[in-house]
Amino acid sequence: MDAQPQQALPVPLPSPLLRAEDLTLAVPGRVLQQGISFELQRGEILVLMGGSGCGKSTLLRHLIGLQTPAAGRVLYGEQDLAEADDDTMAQLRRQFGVMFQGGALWSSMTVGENVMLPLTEFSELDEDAAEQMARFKLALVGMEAAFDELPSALSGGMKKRAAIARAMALDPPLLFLDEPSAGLDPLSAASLDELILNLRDHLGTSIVLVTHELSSIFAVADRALFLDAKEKTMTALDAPRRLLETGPEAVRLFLRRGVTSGSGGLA
Ligand SMILES: Nc1ncnc2c1ncn2[C@@H]1O[C@H](COP(=O)(O)OP(=O)(O)OP(=O)(O)O)[C@@H](O)[C@H]1O
Repeated sequence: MDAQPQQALPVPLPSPLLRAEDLTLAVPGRVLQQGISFELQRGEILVLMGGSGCGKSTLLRHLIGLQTPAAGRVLYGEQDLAEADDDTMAQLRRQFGVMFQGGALWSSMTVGENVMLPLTEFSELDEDAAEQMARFKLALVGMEAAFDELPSALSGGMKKRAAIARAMALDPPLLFLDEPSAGLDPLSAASLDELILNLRDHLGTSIVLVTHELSSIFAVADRALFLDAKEKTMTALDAPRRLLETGPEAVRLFLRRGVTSGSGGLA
C-alpha cells in the first residue's frame, strides 16, 4: 500500500482554487440555472445569493461533487470533479469542510465527539491526539467549554459554531457553509460573521458561503454572486457594495431590502 499521502490539490495551493465553467444546474424535470461561470481565488470569501429556490444550495452541491452538472465543469486546480476517480475524489473531499443547511450535529454524541469524528475517521491521529485537535478546533470557534456537552444543551449560535469546528477539523483549505446564520438572532449572526472572517484572515481558509442575510453579505463577502431565479442564470458577480451602487436592478433591489427597512443591511 502506498503510505505517501496523495494530494488532489497541489501544494502550495493553486489560485484560483476552484473554477466553475459554464455550469447548467438541473434537478429532476427542470433546469434551475445555466451559464454559471466563476473562479474562487485562494483566501477569498465568495457569497452565493439570490431569492429562495433560485438554486444556491444546488450550486453548492455541484461544487462539492454531490451532484454532477448537466453541462459544464467544476475544476479544482486542473482536476475536473466529474472525471475524478474514487481515490482522487476522496482526497479532494478531505480538503473541503462542509456545513450543510441546518448544520446538524449528531445528537447522541457530545460536541467533542462530533468534532473528533472526522479526525478519527479520516486522519491518522490516535484517540488522544484527535481529542487534543478537537479541543483546539473548538477553542478556535470559542467553544472549548462545550467539549463534554450534548448538542441539545447548546444555543442555536453555539451549535453553528460547533458545526463549523467540525467542518474545520481536518484543516481544509476550503470551507463551504450553507446558511450558517439562518435562525440566529442578529448578535449571534454578527459573531458568526466575525468567526468566518477570522478563519480567512488567520488560517487563510477560502470560503463559499450561501446566505440570505444582508448584514453577512456586506460584512464578509469579497465578492457576491447573484443567481437570478427568473433569468435562470447569474446576473452579477462583484463586491457587494459595488453591486449595490452599479449592479443590475434586480440585484440592487435584493441588496436594498435591509437599507430601506432600516434592518441593518449596511453597517
Ligand atoms: N433533488 C431534487 N429534486 C427535485 N427538486 C429539487 C431537488 N433539489 C432541489 N430541488 C428544487 O430546486 C430548487 C432550488 O433548490 P435550492 O435548495 O438549490 O434553492 P436555494 O436557492 O438554496 O433555496 P433556499 O434559499 O430556499 O434554501 C427548489 O425549487 C427545490 O425545490
